[in-house]
Amino acid sequence: MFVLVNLKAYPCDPVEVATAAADVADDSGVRVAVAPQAAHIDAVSETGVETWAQHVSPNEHGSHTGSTLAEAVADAGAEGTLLNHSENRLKLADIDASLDAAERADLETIVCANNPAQIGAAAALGPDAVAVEPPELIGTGTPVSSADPDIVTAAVDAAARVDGDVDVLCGAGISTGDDLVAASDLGSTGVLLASGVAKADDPRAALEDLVEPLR
Ligand SMILES: O=C(CO)COP(=O)(O)O
Repeated sequence: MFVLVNLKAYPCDPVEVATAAADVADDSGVRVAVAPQAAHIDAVSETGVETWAQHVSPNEHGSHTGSTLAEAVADAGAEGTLLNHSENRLKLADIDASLDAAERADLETIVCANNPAQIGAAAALGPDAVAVEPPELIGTGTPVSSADPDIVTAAVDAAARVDGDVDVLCGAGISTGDDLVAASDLGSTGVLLASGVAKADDPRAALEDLVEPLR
């Protein structure tokens, strides 16, 4: 299972979380990555943790003020990028162009989607993975794997119908090892989570609890 911790714009210490995530990944052998704010990618990748961008813009080098250039996040140490997060939705054409940008910069890609129909459309664009995250469960602490298991299995089916090589993650409300096991049992190959770690009093303990069943 792949555990990707999205720090969003939460007021946590990204280096503290990243250091804990790097240690937990080393100790457990579980693939754990952290997606900080773009401005923190350099510092986070310095900890040795697998580092992801939260977004890259669809544009190339050029006159694009305010963009998040794929090449720049890769230079800063990112190995992959989320696209089309529910909190940063893109037009279909922009997802496609951002995937091209990520490919140019050699970044791995996960396209987020709200439901299985969108998962099918996202998978058709050829990312490495897709992630289903029902927006109404994001940040609630109620795990998608128990609150809406059918959406996960339907997302896995939808992606498989389009492209069997596209991995499917799930996210929203995931915070414990039990949630991770439930997500795996539903056919997902990873989880995308945020508040369970970024807002935890002890992010290291939260990460250790998450990977415990996989040790
Ligand atoms: O949006 C999410 C991860 O990208 C999920 O957020 P929570 O883990 O806070 O529900």
